[in-house]
Amino acid sequence: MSSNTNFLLAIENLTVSFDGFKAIEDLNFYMDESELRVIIGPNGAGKTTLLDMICGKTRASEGSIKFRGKELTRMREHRIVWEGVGRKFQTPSIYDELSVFDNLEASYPRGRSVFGALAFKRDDEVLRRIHEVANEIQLQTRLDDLAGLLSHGQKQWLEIGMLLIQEPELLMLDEPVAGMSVSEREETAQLLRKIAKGRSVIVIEHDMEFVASLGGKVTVLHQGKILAEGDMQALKQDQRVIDVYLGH
Ligand SMILES: Nc1ncnc2c1ncn2[C@@H]1O[C@H](COP(=O)(O)OP(=O)(O)OP(=O)(O)O)[C@@H](O)[C@H]1O
Repeated sequence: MSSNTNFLLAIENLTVSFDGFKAIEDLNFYMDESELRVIIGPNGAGKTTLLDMICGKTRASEGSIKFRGKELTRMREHRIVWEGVGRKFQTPSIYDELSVFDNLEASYPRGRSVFGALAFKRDDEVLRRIHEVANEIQLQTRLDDLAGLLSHGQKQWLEIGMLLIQEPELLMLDEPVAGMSVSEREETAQLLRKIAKGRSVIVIEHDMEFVASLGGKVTVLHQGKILAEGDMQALKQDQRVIDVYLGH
């Protein structure tokens, strides 16, 4: 077993059993800083379960998940968020009846500076950060609008913004472009490539055109194990990947 701590994320010999069924089995997975990684694979391959385990929602039966050298497998979910791991689920969890600004403000991590004397400075910092993130997710002109009025794609971006405002070092997204229009997909690919310049991003995705447009390294999961890893061009030629996934 390697104990390399240079990786941002090092997962080793990870296994989880549900009543004897191994959804993830003896899995090794490594990620560098500022890496954009896509996970693909057939239904039931274990993709969502893997993200659930990284964020502490599902507990490992065996193995290790090290983030910046710290073991996550026994850490509580909110501590894992604190350590810098952000997760976006498939269904948006924004507040439709609040403005875009208020949604972003509500996600700003509080309690980092606890001194009253710093309150004014902190408010300034919150404002600065909200505008910076709104710019990044292209909602800078929609800050005063109710989130419920946004398009489906914009709601997904707002939710990404609500994670970005917490400055995670690892951002995990489960099928971020499901239900989006073609132009929204293209814009999301651009957004994710930009985001991954300063932090690492894991994306689970079934839309192969979108995966190719992201341009990152791709991991193929199959029956709880890694079947192949590489760029999309190489994987398209890999007969094992064609047999279990791409050929279907
Ligand atoms: N809490 C659970 N209890 C029992 N079985 C589970 C649980 N969570 C996941 N599984 C099973 O583990 C397997 C992997 O599921 P998972 O959702 O991780 O697959 P996936 O690759 O994300 O699939 P999809 O592409 O359909 O979302 C499936 O067979 C699923 O039924």
